[in-house]
Amino acid sequence: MAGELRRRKRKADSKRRQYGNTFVDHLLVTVRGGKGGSGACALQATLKGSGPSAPCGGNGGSGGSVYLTTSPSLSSLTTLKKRVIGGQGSSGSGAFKHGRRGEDVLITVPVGTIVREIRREGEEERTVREENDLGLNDEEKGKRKWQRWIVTHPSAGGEVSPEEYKDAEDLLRREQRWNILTPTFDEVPPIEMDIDQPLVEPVLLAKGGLGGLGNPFFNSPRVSSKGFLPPTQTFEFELKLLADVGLVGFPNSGKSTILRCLTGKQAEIAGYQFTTLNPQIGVVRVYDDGGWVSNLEEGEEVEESWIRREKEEIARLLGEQVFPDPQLPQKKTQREVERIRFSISDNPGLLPLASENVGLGHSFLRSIERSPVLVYVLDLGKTSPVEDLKVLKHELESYKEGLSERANVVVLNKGDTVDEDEGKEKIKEIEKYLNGQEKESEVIVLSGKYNLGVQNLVNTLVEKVELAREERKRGLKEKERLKDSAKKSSSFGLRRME
Ligand SMILES: Nc1nc2c(ncn2[C@@H]2O[C@H](COP(=O)(O)OP(=O)(O)OP(=O)(O)O)[C@@H](O)[C@H]2O)c(=O)[nH]1
Ligand SMILES: [Mg+2]
Repeated sequence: MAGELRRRKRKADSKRRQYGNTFVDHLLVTVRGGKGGSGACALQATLKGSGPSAPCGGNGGSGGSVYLTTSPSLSSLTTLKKRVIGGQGSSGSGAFKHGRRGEDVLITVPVGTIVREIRREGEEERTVREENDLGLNDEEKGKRKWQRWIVTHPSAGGEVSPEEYKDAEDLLRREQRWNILTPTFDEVPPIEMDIDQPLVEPVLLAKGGLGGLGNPFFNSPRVSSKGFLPPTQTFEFELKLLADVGLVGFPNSGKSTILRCLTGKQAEIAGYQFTTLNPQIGVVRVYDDGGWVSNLEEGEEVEESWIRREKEEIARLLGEQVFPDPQLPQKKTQREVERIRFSISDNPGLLPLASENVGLGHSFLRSIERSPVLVYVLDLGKTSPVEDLKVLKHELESYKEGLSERANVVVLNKGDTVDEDEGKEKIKEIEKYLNGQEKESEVIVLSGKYNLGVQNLVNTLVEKVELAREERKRGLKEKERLKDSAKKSSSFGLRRME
C-alpha cells in the first residue's frame, strides 16, 4: 500500500513538473506603496545685484498606491507577482513645479480569494534596528536621521548648520511628516478579507508614501525634505474556489466526462490518472422543464480529448471547416425559460492520504472546501466501489470535520461497463453502507461517457443547490440580525456615566 502510494505521488509530481504548475492557490505577496518624490531645493533666478533670491522648489509627488480587485475570468492566482510596488512619485523641480504622482497598481484576483496581512515593517523601524545593531550614539543617530529626511543642495552653497537642520526637523514634526512609525497590528488591525463576491470597487491594500516638501516650506535656500517610503506589507493570498457543486472522486472515475455532459466545457478527458491537474469550473444552466443547456444528445458518446483533437486535425487536412464545440446548444430553442444556473467544479482526482498532502493533496481539497454541495463520483466498473467511497469520506473528514457530511450525492459512473446483476450487487452494497450513515445520501447511477442517466443528476443537483442557497440566505439574515442587536446593546455600553 505504502509503495503504491509513493508511486502515485511520484507520478502526480512528475506530471505537475511536466506541465509547469499552472494552478496556484496559495501565495505570499510583498506589497508596498510607491515612494514619495523629494521636494526640490531651488532658487528663483534674479538679476545680478538685486538681493537674495527666493526659494521656489516644488513638492515631490506622492507614491502610487496598491489596490485589490476581482475578475470573473480568473480561476487561479498564477497571474500574481510575488512583489508588487506602487509607482514612485517624481521629485519636484524649480519654479514651483510639483512632482507627478506615482502610478497606482492594481492586483487582480479571482472571486473566492482570502487575503490576510501577515507582516508589516516600515523603513523607520528597520533603520532603528540597524542603528541599534551598529551601536551608534545619539548624536550620530540624529545626523543619520537628518540625512534620511532632509535634502541639502550642494550647489546652494555652504554647509547646512545643525541649527538649520533642527529648525527643519521642527517644522516637519509640526506637520507630522517626521519619523512616522508604522502602526503595529494592535494599533491598526491587519487587513483580512474573504472575497466571496466580486468587488464593486478596488480595495486599498497599501498606500503610497507622501511626497517631500520643497524649500519654500522651510523658507531656506538649502533645505527641502525627502519623500516617504511606506512600510512593506506581506500578504497571504489563498484561493478557495467558489463553485456551488464540487465533484470528488478517484482519478479516472469520470469527473471531467460528467462536467462535459453537464456544462459542455471541454475539460481534458483521457483514460489515465491525473488527467485533470487544475480545478475546472463550468456553469450548468437548467430550463424550467428540467432540461439543461448541452450540445450532446442523450446517448451520444463523449469522446476522449485526443480523439476529438485527431478528428479536428483530419477535418482540417481535408479542408473542412472545424468548428469548436459551441457552448450553446442547437437543439434547445429560445422559448425555454431558464430556471436556475449554478457552477460546478471538476477537480483533480483524490488519493488515499490526500488529507496529508499526497497526490495533489491539499491544493485540491482547499478548492472544494467551500462548495455547499459535494458529489462523490465512483467508478462502478471497479471491483469494490464501496471501498472507494469509504476512503473518499475518510479523506474529506480528516481534512476538515463535517466535510464528508456535506457530500450526500453519490454518483456511480460507468454504469455501462457492468452487467445488470453485477451492477445491482454493487449498488446494494453501497446503499447498505450509506444506510448505516447518519445523513441520508442520494445514489445516482449513470454513464457519463454515453450521456445516459444524467437527467437524474441534474434534477438532484438543482434541488440541492436551491436548498443550499436558501440556507445561505437564511444564514446571512441571521448574521445581520445578530449584528443589529449587537449594535443596539453596545449603544447602552457607550452611555455616559454621570
Ligand atoms: N465506459 C465508460 N467510460 C467512461 C465513463 N465516463 C468516463 N469514462 C472514461 O474514463 C476515463 C477517465 O475519464 P475522465 O473524465 O478523464 O476521468 P477523471 O475522473 O476526470 O480523471 P482525472 O482527471 O484523472 O481525475 C476516460 O477514458 C473516459 O472516456 C462511462 O460512463 N463509461
Ligand atoms: Mg479529470
